[in-house]
Formats: sequence, C-alpha cells, structure tokens
Amino acid sequence: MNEILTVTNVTKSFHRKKAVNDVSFSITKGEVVAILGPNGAGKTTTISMILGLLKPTSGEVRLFNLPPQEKQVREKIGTMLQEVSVMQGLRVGEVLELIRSYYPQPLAMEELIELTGLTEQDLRTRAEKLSGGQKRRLSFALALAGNPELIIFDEPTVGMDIHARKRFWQTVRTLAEEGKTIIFSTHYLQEADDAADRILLFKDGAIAADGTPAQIKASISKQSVSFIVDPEISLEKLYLNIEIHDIFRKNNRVYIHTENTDRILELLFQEKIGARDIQIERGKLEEAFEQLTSETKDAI
Ligand SMILES: Nc1ncnc2c1ncn2[C@@H]1O[C@H](COP(=O)(O)OP(=O)(O)OP(=O)(O)O)[C@@H](O)[C@H]1O
Repeated sequence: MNEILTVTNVTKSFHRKKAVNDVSFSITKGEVVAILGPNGAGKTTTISMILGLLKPTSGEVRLFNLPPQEKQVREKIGTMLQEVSVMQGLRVGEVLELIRSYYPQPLAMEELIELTGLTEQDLRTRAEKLSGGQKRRLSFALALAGNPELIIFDEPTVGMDIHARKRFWQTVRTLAEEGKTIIFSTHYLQEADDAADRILLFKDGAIAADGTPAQIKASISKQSVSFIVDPEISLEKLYLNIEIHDIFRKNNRVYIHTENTDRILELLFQEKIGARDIQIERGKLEEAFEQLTSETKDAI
C-alpha cells in the first residue's frame, strides 16, 4: 500500500558474472534503509537499477508503482551518486536555481541552504572551483532541490570529514522525520547502525540479511551461553532445539552458540537441568562483520 519501491527477482549480469543475483525486497514510506556490504557486493549496481540507470537482466523494479524511467517518478526522487559532476561555468547558486526550475514543487532556496550547509560564499563560487567537500554539499543540495519523496545516496559520506559526516546524518534524520523515504549504501556497519532503521546486508550480489540494526547485529555476532552442569545430566533435550547452532562441553562447562540467548535461557529453566553459573558472551561485532564480509568471493 505504502510501498515506495519494490524490487522483484532482480538479476544483473555483466557478461557471465552476476553482479546482482535474484534480489527481492520492498521499501515503504518513511523508512531509512541502509544497503550495507563490502566492495563488489552489488550495492551500486542495485542502486543504479533502482534509479533506472541500468536495466535489470531479469526481474522488475517499480517506484511509486511505476517503472523507474517515468517522468512522474523522476520528479519524486533525489539522488546523490558517488561521482560528483558539476556544470562548468555556472555559479553554485545558478546551478541550484536551474535544477529547482525543473521540478514542479522545488524546495525553497533558504531551506536548501539551511539543510546542506552551503554558505553565501559557496553560492557565488563557480561550481568547477569548489573543493571536494563543497562539491559534495552541492551534490547533496541538488539531490534535495526538487523536494523529493525518496532520496537515494550511494556511499554518501566517502571523503567527508567527521564534522561533515555528523552534519550530513543529522540532516538525513531531519528529512526522515519529515516523512521522506531514504535509501543509502555504505561499507560501514557503524554508519548503517547509527543512521538506518533497517539494513539490507548485501553479500555476493544477494541479500544475506534484512532487518533492524539490532537484528542484523544479533545475526552476525557470535553469541554464546555457557553454564556448569553435573556431568551425569543428559543434554539430549537441548540438542534438538533449532536456536542452538553448536553445543559442546569443555572442562566442566557447557557452551552453546546461538543467535537468541534469551530463548536459550528460557530453555535452560524449562528443562530444569540444574544449570549453574550461567554466562552470556557476545563476540565483537565489528570483527564478526569483517569476517562475514571478507569471505566475499569473486563469483562467476
Ligand atoms: N559495468 C560493469 N561491467 C562489469 N562488471 C561490473 C560492472 N559494474 C559492476 N560490475 C561488477 O559487479 C560486481 C558488483 O559491483 P558493484 O559496483 O555493484 O558493487 P558495490 O557493492 O557497489 O561495490 P563498491 O562498494 O566497491 O562500490 C563487482 O564484482 C563489479 O566488478
């Protein structure tokens, strides 16, 4: 109903290589979604298909229930891609006025300046003379110029210093609170965790996980419950539980690897096996993420 984007069984092949392999997901109004994954996971290819810049080899992308290339769709989208190209010869203020004039209901110039942090001085500068950081701000302003309902950023914070990043994400939050739908790609789990309310974890051209940051973190970090139990107590009843990934005894202790420590605790009390000195451990998240994503293979 409130679906802004639907991606259905989309595959993109370059020669024999599948950059994106049978991906399906949908995004509803007001969501802030991170497409998270390592180099080559298929993030940019997916975003390019969403924007209609690349045609899927098979499958379908629909935005506002229309094909991405439709004019009505284009008017509702703002985008900031990795490569910033600026128009030569025009001043920043002129570029913004020009782009605003293409849209039926552009964002007010004052608001655009306020949101993106462009200064009066920036507005008078010729676009090609901007520094890298200023160009990113212009690019951000261009993305917002048409007052879009859906904003798509491909690796938006690459090259931004820590202050610029902070400011950028604050602005994204403001836009989300206004009801905009936001999709961005990133390499960084931390960034996805801080800024998004949903993460699509891409790996080898497919979605490896889809959930809230808390769910994604729980699914990738190794958690374990361990406890002491009398050696004669049978653990057979526990073996069958699907929440248990691995169970073994080491010295006096039993270790259980799981994604759902709460459920395991419930189970221990239910089964009344007399577990003592129960400990819960969570592995380091960033390490687990790096391990997961570094296993990315150059699939053919
Ligand atoms: N035009 C192209 N021709 C051939 N192969 C391509 C093309 N574009 C992308 N690929 C391949 O498809 C795979 C996915 O690339 P993509 O750029 O979508 O990944 P990504 O997740 O955005 O990576 P990065 O974080 O490095 O931008 C990679 O293996 C890449 O080499």
